Amino acid sequence: APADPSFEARLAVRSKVDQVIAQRSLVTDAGKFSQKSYDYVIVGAGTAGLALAARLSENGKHSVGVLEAGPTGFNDPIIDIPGQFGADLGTKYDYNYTTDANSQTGVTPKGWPRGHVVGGSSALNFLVVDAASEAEYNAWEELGNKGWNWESMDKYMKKSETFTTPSQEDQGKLNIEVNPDNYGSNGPIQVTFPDYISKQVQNWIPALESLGIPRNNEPLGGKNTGASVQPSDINLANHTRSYSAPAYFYPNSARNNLALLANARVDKINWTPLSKVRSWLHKLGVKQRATGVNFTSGGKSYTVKAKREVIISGGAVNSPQILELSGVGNPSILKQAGIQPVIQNNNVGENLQDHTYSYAAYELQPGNPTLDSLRWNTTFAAEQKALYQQNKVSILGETVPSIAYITLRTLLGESKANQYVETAKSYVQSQSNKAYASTLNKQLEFLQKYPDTLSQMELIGIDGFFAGAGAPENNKNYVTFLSASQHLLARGSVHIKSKSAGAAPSIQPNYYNNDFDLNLAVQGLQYLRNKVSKTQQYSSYITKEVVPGSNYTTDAQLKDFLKGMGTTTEYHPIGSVSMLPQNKGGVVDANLRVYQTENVRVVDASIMPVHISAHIMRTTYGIAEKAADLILGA
Ligand SMILES: Cc1cc2nc3c(=O)[nH]c(=O)nc-3n(C[C@H](O)[C@H](O)[C@H](O)COP(=O)(O)OP(=O)(O)OC[C@H]3O[C@@H](n4cnc5c(N)ncnc54)[C@H](O)[C@@H]3O)c2cc1C
Repeated sequence: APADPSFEARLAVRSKVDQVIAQRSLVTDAGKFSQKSYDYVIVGAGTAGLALAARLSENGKHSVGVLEAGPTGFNDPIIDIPGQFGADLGTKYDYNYTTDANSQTGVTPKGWPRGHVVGGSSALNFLVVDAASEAEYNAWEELGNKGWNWESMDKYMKKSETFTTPSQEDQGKLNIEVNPDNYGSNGPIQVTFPDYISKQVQNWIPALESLGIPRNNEPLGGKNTGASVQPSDINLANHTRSYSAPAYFYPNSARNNLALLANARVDKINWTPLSKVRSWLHKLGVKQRATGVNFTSGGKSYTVKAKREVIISGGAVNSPQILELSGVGNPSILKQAGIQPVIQNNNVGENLQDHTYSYAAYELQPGNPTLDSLRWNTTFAAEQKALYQQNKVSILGETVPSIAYITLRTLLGESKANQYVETAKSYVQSQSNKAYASTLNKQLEFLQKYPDTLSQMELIGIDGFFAGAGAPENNKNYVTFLSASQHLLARGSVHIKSKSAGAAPSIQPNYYNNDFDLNLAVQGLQYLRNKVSKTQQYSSYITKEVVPGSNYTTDAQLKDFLKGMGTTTEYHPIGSVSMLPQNKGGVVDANLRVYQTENVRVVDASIMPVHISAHIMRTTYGIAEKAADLILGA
């Protein structure tokens, strides 16, 4: 979408004030930034990085310097306008990563967008705010991470947000009764329900109820199974995206003890000069100490010092990359890239987990506007833009609220679900020699212990053509249904291929390397086609299926579809710097400290040891909020 000058004009009042404030902490001179030393140097001004920076600098006692590889996206409409979600993919704000092809599974390379901007992936994402079930957070504690449980994560997720309850009228249209106790009331991220409520959204809960999926009014209350609509991170004051930059950074940027340098890529952590001696002595408990980091800005190299700690918040792809570039990882991978090992830990970059989704897209009868209409109906687009500019209800305020989490039993019926559990069991057993085997056992426990309460599949409804295959036609509107597997058994990896921080690492998610994952994805897609789209609520205005379409009918054909165009990442990579005991696949301990270091932590989505059935931004804010307390308490 092109930049929208009138939108910028509408924000001009806010921007003048904020820009003046922002200038104080937003450093543009890399030389000046590097001359100072900071108590905490944070690598990555993303979702977690900015939340952490705001909290660590809050009491005024500590100096915090943040380095961000990407530019600022301040006031850019393609980030700020909720209904433009997805428009910033493939732009300068996106790393545009691609996964490696997989000759064993036949799965083709997939695009892996990641935020390369102040705000990180919270600036790029689809604004869904949600949470997994209690048992999934408790699993982190049960895997050896004391204090990482539902109770604590619920507290910290709430700390990150302020919820605005929708009007009774909107709750009626959405078919929900909101319980504000499920949300925070005093945090920086503004959370509410989008006030543009389409026909597809109004139909969502009744349609799924007609399929026997019970309605869940409190999906963020620790039990997320059921049909629900979910809130988004929207600031209703101006209907803009409330992501980590406007929520955690700009309002705090007048702080003298907080500095952020954008367009500055960290190349590696620097260790004390005696790092070699320390690494010989590590068996005696001697640890490595970071002195700061090297970074590149405007083509020049700089060094900045950290007095207390270096904290890596580069996200699930770049955090393991930065560790490896700094000599932390599997020595054979490091040496191949020309990096001298400093700390041996073969778990770095392993245990990578993701969610995948597939899609079924349907053409609608004329007269049902969706986000597609903005593309081809200039009258509608102008009308909606005018409404948006007046801060009124507009399709430009629409996001993705139609979400349901379902169990294997709901998806497949009890007896087929039991067969799937057996398939999962034999695969998990075959992986018992893997470092992260305990996380796979935890997933098996999810299936066996919570067959009726722990979600395995997410269903999503979106207004518009959002399939990764095929293309929308002009003058047509669509709805797209997505089915997203939440607990893949596949484990992938992220590793450096080069000693240059600018080179993309190798990403291999190993999608569909086992029957459970592939068959489940087929069943998810069939459920959208045979059940969701056939409900009276949707079939009454759907004219035809356009994706996958009539060439893909049998399960075998759908497997081909899924291995090719039919699968997309749900953009939720985790686990590549897992918080686990080291002998169970861990890179960081329960204080998020990198093993064998005194003062290096990782704080971002990469530390989640086993996946959750949720979009992960809110959980990532929760991790950062908790980390701030751990660090300040240390
Ligand atoms: C397209 C898309 C849609 C999504 N939709 C949703 C959604 O609707 N709801 C939801 O809950 N989640 C969603 N997610 C997932 C969620 O947004 C991310 O998983 C989460 O924000 C990750 O947070 P993070 O702090 O781990 O990493 P990020 O927010 O990605 O932050 C990492 C930051 O570190 C910086 N960095 C990396 N390497 C370096 C370096 N060497 N030097 C300096 N800086 C560096 C990056 O540029 C980036 O700014 C989506 C993600 C994407 C990409």
